[in-house]
Amino acid sequence: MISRLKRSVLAMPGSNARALEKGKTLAADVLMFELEDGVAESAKATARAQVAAAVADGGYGARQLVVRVNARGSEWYKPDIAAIAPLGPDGIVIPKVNSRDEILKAAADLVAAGAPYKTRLWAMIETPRAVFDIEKIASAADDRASRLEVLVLGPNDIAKSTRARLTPGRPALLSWLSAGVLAARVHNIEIIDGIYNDFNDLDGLRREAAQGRDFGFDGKMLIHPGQIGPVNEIFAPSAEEVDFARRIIAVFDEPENADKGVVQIDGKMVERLHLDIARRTLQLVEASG
Ligand SMILES: CC(C)(COP(=O)(O)OP(=O)(O)OC[C@H]1O[C@@H](n2cnc3c(N)ncnc32)[C@H](O)[C@@H]1OP(=O)(O)O)[C@@H](O)C(=O)NCCC(=O)NCCSC(=O)C[C@H](O)C(=O)O
Ligand SMILES: [Mg+2]
Repeated sequence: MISRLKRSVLAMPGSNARALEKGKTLAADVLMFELEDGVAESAKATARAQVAAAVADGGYGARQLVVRVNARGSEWYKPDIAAIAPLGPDGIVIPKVNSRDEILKAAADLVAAGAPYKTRLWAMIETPRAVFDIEKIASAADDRASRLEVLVLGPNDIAKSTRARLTPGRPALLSWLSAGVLAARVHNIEIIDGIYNDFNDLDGLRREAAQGRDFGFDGKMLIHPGQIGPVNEIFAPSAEEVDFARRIIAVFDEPENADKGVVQIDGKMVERLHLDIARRTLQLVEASG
């Protein structure tokens, strides 16, 4: 089964009241209220109060609401968790996670703060240690108490801390991207690709989003409303993919193929594993309306 779609995860600084309001009208699958690096130190308290009010008041319809708190160990983490966790957002995003143990401690922090069970943990992978140990971090999800549901890549922090450059096609990041997808699949959680900074360059965004989709990511983190439409489209199956999926299902439904493990459609070999993929394609279509 497909859990709720996370094609587009839009960050909005908690200090920007206009953005928080605008989120109610935007077609992002997930709104990520930002308290960390997108908020100046002098605005941390205001941002926390505005985000708490937004989560408590609601009005965001079916959009999933997650809150990125400040890093564990920072002076703002505890007040962030105390203010946000009891309100029961869909997720709390922990930035700059370095270990599995940190996830388990953050989950215990949520319980201590009175977060309802539905509030899941998202972990940002954005340090050299996290990139290196991504499978160990993802393995926290094997412990249900961890609440770990999603990994999110943070390319800006990765670039800062590794000195890698974010160039077109992301050659410096490719092995890290695929390691992340493998870790997520091994531990049955979702993984979201990182942001594309040049928000006016929609062609570049499309290329990078398609690359992330083709690597197996479940969606992309965004910074600007203009990025939502292209990314929702790229992470939804194309009309051709949907048509082919329907044909695969129809062919395997035919009585003469009931005992066949493999058939051909348009000169392509199709096995029953492709039937599973086809069913998932249609579930994605249904989930995206
Ligand atoms: C990047 C921005 C600062 C640009 O803002 P602005 O100059 O206001 O852009 P526009 O004039 O084009 O905005 C047009 C309207 O859209 C609204 N808007 C803009 N951005 C958002 C948003 N993110 N959410 C909701 N609404 C938004 C503007 O208010 C305008 O509205 P209106 O006046 O009604 O027409 C800005 O886009 C921005 O702040 N983006 C998010 C930045 C952020 O949250 N950063 C932290 C997350 S990034 C990250 O996680 C990096 C990661 O950790 C890593 O290491 O890689
Ligand atoms: Mg970051």
